[in-house]
Amino acid sequence: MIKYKMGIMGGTFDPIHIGHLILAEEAKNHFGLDKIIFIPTGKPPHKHWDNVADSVHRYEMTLIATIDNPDFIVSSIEIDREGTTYTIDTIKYLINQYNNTEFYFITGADSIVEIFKWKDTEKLLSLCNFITAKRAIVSDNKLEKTILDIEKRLGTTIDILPIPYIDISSTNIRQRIKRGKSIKYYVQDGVREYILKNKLYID
Ligand SMILES: Nc1ncnc2c1ncn2[C@@H]1O[C@H](COP(=O)(O)OP(=O)(O)OP(=O)(O)O)[C@@H](O)[C@H]1O
Ligand SMILES: O=C(O)c1ccc[n+]([C@@H]2O[C@H](COP(=O)([O-])O)[C@@H](O)[C@H]2O)c1
Repeated sequence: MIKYKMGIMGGTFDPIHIGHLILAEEAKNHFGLDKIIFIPTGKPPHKHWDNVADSVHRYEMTLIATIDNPDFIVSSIEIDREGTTYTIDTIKYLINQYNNTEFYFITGADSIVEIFKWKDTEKLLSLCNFITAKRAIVSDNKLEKTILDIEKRLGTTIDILPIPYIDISSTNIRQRIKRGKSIKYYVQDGVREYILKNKLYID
């Protein structure tokens, strides 16, 4: 039976930038994924939520950034969920919703090197494939060590997506806005307009 291949791009998206979009598009092409679901985070365990833009803004910006790509879908499942949001719950939910579907969770290296701190890591990696891209903020050595550790401890492989480093982060974009610098081309035009209109990240 032919399986449907669904990519999942989970992120805080504060704001969503071209790094996220290139990562999702490249993962889709390289692994032959049918669609990518972008899932803005609710309240995952590892961030200080007082410093993060409201979920409605992050969701809206994600919609704006992906609207021109028919293979990109945006889901509000995590921002609608009460309490702390864990990826394991999201994956279990999606498995129930979609029959005959294989899931691929798309990440950057900074997420993978923290994976043993996630909830139910072993179960999560048994339910879902993980794809990662190298990032300048994580040494290749550290990433390779983590992947070897995952293979040794859990018998699972993490696939590295062969794309160039994209040295852009939401942190860097927020800092640029605070300093009055341009973010043109760092984010989609519609996202930039949304940020300006809603006066996000200026203080
Ligand atoms: N430039 C990039 N290259 C590769 N992966 C990326 C890049 N930017 C983000 N990601 C990955 O996308 C996912 C969601 O990232 P997130 O929304 O936290 O963006 P971020 O730029 O890392 O944000 P912040 O700077 O606020 O931590 C994470 O798995 C992250 O590693
Ligand atoms: O489930 C967990 O324990 C968990 C811990 C840390 C991060 N995550 C997920 O990892 C994805 C990337 O997170 P972030 O903070 O880098 O945007 C996002 O979908 C988070 O929900 C998940």
